[in-house]
Amino acid sequence: MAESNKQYFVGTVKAIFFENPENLFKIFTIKIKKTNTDWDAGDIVVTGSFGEISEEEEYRFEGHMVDHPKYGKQFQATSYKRSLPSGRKELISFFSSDEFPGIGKKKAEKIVDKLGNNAIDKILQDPHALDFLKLGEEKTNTIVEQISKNHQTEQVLYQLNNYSFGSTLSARIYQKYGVQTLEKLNDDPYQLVLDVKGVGFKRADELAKKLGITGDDPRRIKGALIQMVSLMINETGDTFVLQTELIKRVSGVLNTNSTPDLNKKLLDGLKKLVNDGVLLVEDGHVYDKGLSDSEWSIAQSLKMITDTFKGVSWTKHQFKKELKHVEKSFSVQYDKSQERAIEQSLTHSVFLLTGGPGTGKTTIINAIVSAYAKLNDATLDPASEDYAIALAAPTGRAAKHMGESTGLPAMTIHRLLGLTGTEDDEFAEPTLDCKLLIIDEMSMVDTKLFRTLIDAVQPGTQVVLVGDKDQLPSVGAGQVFSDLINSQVFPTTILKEIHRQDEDSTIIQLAHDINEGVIVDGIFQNRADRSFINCNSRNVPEVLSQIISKSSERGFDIADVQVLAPMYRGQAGIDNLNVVIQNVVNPMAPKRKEVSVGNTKYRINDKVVYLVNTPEDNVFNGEIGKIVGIILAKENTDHVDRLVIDFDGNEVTLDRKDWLNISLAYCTSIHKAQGSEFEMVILPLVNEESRMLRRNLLYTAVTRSKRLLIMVGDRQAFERSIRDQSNERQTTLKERIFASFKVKPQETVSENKDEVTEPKDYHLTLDMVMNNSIDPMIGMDNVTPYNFLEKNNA
Ligand SMILES: Nc1ncnc2c1ncn2[C@@H]1O[C@H](COP(=O)(O)OP(=O)(O)OP(=O)(O)O)[C@@H](O)[C@H]1O
Repeated sequence: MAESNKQYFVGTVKAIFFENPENLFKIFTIKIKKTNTDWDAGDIVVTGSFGEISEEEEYRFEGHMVDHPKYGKQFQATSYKRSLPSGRKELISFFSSDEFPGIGKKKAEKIVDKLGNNAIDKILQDPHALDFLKLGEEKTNTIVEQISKNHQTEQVLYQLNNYSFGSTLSARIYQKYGVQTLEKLNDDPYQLVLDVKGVGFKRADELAKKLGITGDDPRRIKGALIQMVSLMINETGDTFVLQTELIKRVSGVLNTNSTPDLNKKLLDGLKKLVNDGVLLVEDGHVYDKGLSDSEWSIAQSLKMITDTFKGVSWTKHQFKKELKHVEKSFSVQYDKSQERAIEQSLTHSVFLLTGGPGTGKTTIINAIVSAYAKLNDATLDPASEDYAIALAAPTGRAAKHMGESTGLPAMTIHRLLGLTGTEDDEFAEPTLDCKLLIIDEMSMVDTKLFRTLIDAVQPGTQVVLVGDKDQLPSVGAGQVFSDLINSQVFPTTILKEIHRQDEDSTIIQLAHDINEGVIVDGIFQNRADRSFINCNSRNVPEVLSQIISKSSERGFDIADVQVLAPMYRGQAGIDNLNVVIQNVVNPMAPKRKEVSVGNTKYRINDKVVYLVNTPEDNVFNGEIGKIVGIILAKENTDHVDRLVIDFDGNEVTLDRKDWLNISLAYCTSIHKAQGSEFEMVILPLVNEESRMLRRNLLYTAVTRSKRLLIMVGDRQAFERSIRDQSNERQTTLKERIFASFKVKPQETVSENKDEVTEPKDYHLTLDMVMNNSIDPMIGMDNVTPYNFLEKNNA
């Protein structure tokens, strides 16, 4: 086992004082028997990922000494092996022990005589090695199994380590395949690409090479095809890839130009994957089967919901009357399209509502819920057994907003469905027991999540989907909301009239202009609630530092100030800006606690964002919180570093192993900010990011701002964003809907025609804004963006 230059310890495990079942990480002490290190201070602490480790057993650990800043010297094991009984005497007592009933001293001696001092290894390698004892198949098998059971996990992990998988990946692989791991990897290392998160083609390919699988081996071709489909879908957000493009890119990855008939072999590989139900090929499109199934399933579920809806029991007259009551109770008079939206949502099984900021989507959700309850004599008491309204949104923030505005329980879609975000393909499909389902921020819902949601809806339910179709599409594949709208199969209202005027906001108008592709002169002029600072990417960090320090001098809480950027890399990228801002608002000082993960440092009061979904802690991807406590390992009995984070009143404690689930959040990506709003948004855009700059990106960023917007960067970068419309994603959801509803694209439901309400006094409003001499103090408590920019604005 040992490479002679590796450091090792042989010793008996005394006490295991930390175990994480998720990744098999353990910390324990051993009583040393032998080592090639210069450690002479008695028992040593060993850390690493191990399968079964038993106290009082002897093991050999290989790895290296580390000097932990808090715990001092310890041994980080990269591989380990149970010490096997070696000499003749130990082996005989091992085999004749109670562990192996049926083998007495005599038989044990026979085994050692026949197989020698490495009898155990021989039995592990060849299960027939004990046949000569003629114990009968059953007994022999029991003995072999017993020996294997004790040694397999460590053997597998040891071998995975030899294959250069780190401890986390090794643990994931072992958790997937168990004791069959090595067999599986030998059969087809590329299966890892499909089965284990975090293993891509390149990784599997390195392993394959070690196992002698190279060139145009069909397994290699298969692995490359699967990985490339998933890579291309991730890159584009499309739900399929073009077969020609796929073949071209896979040929490049395989790098086997000399292979004759490579194209044919690739097509054979594709066929095989189709037969195995992994991919699907149709009309020159190659689909991940799960995505293709999702598109079909969405279409069919929507059809089922539509078909099983029995209509309503109330009259138009009753509706009109009820609407008046609702208007009165909310003190609002709905405009024509809003009124129509409310009526349509209540009379149809599936209804879509889209509109830009301030057009009244939330207002309409309130009206729908209220009118629905009255007209259907349904309870609005969530505690009642009969309560049958479900309100949900894709992010925790959006769900919270929905809950606050309706006064009813609202939750994330994951929570509603009881999903953890780590489901595999075989999870039990949820069902939704409600009569009215309203989803907000629908543009963020991707194909797979929507499939799970809509498949869960039971016959007779009314579904209302609300969002802003012009925002960035979902992170995951597809553009469900705009596909549903563009199919024109479902009644839809596009709200265009802007109602939020009470704050003299020019930001909302700006957002609408951007959405129309209008580059108005005023975009770069300073207004009461927004401003623009022209600078290049090199100056962005300095400009931002100034804005941020001025804003905190003026009493702005950093929680209300959000920097949004398109990319992680670069001077004006998210990673750099986070460090820059952290040093301004929360710098290190003597005696302050600080912990680090990789290059990131965390201190109390740091603003952080959560990156995964953990429903059990009620924290979801994208939620922003503040570090309120740092508990160092030396301060607790478990010897684990911990961060305590306050997510809007919900305090969550994260052990060090979970710190990869957060990052600094002074600056976050525009994508991540979808579904959230902030008092002040600072938006740096620079020419270097040209690849990312699209209208829906800028539109999404601008619409995140509730009160103040400071744009920073290259003028051309902003102009370019407004000009460049994003390409639509390639999907076939519309086609699946047409097929399921048996309609042709041109035969769409006629009642949709008058649904698209033209903006009423849209340009008038714009003119008004442009011609008004705006008081820079309006609505801002005497604070304007200028106040933050004295130096740069001079
Ligand atoms: N018909 C109306 N008459 C008067 N005020 C209205 C009307 N409709 C909406 N409003 C008001 O306009 C403002 C924006 O409405 P609402 O919050 O519902 O829009 P929204 O589309 O949900 O916006 P956002 O997406 O930015 O949250 C609110 O203050 C709301 O009370």
